[in-house]
Amino acid sequence: MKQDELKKLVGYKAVDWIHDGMIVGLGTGSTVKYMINALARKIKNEHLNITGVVTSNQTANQARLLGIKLKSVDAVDHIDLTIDGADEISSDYQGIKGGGAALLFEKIVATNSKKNIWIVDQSKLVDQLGAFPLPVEVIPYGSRQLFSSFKAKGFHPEFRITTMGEKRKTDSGNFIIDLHLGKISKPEKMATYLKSQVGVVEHGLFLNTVNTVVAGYDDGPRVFEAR
Ligand SMILES: O=C(CO)[C@H](O)[C@H](O)COP(=O)(O)O
Repeated sequence: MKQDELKKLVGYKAVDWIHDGMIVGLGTGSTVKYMINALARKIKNEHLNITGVVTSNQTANQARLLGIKLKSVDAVDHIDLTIDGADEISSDYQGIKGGGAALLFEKIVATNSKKNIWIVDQSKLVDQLGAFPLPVEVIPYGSRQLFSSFKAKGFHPEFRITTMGEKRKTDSGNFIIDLHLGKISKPEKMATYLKSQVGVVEHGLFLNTVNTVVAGYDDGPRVFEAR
């Protein structure tokens, strides 16, 4: 199966975890898009009362068009479940996210969720994190200084650039610097370092976050429980 078909497979499967009355965090990305389509159908067919909490303008636009009721993360007292994609998941269930530049809101919603499910095609499952460039969201002011210090550390930074040749802006108006690390042998240490840098808003290491991974294989979706 092609990668996109595997994404569709897990996107459709993921709505099995969504039940009437739930407040559901809606992630961002091409895999999540399929899940949101399936969720809209499920709400309609089964007359469910579901509230979505979005992680990006992109997801908000899609969900609104499909008639899914939405609330801000600040307008709910809990989130039952968040379903999101991921860029890499290691064998010990740590993740890199932010390929779609939505890492900040994704982390806020994930952190406030009782349960997190990640939906991926099998190519995202890796032994060790780091082949995928690690996204770091930074405040524009001083971002060149941060870039230089990442470069000096040998992190091979790259500002994320749009197709128009401009620096990519997140929904919060920040820039993304992608770090080409190759491998991250100590993700906790890296996360602590990045968090301590003035001007770093958030990074794409999602550690001890996911509970359930639904991965798409040619013979169907497989479910892995992290803990
Ligand atoms: O973290 C993300 C967005 O910031 C996405 O979940 C991640 O990039 C996976 O995207 P896709 O499902 O398109 O492969």
